[in-house]
Amino acid sequence: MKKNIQLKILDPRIGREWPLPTYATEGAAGLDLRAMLDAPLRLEAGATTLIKTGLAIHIGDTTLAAVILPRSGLGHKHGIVLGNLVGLIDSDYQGELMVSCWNRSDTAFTIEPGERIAQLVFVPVVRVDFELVESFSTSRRGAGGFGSTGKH
Ligand SMILES: O=c1ccn([C@H]2C[C@H](O)[C@@H](COP(=O)(O)OP(=O)(O)OP(=O)(O)O)O2)c(=O)[nH]1
Ligand SMILES: [Mg+2]
Repeated sequence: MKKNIQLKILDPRIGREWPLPTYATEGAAGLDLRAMLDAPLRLEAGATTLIKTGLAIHIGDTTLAAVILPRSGLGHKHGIVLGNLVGLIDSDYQGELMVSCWNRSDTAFTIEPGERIAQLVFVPVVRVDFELVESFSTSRRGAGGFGSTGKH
């Protein structure tokens, strides 16, 4: 299933020096987001910085959201993950997509202008109404959690 999403280019280098986000393969779920930096940025060990993507989207459909996720290679090999672990893009957000980059490694890492730093995945959303009750009809699990089903 494909859906049209409104997109604004905020940094003119996108579409000129770097392409619009696209799915890299037929089955890709994520669209890579690029660091719209003016110069290479050295991210010290343990440091976090907010990076512009040069893009804004307006999802405009309450049954959809987008999440920003780390790229596996950067995260695993270089410790470049997200300062908020996962970024959630609300369907009514119209500002620039921002990526909180966290260098969780013990070595500095330099992010280059245009580098693909994270990925954007659109996800379905169910919004709910709460129905206030005094008690639940008992389930097999009940209130047991946090390992209550044992280890094996
Ligand atoms: O990695 C992210 C996370 C969020 N956002 C934008 C889109 C999102 O819709 C908005 C608000 O995010 P969130 O609700 O997670 O942050 P908050 O701290 O609760 O801020 P707010 O009070 O604006 O909701 O910020 C980004 O651009 N990148
Ligand atoms: Mg919020």
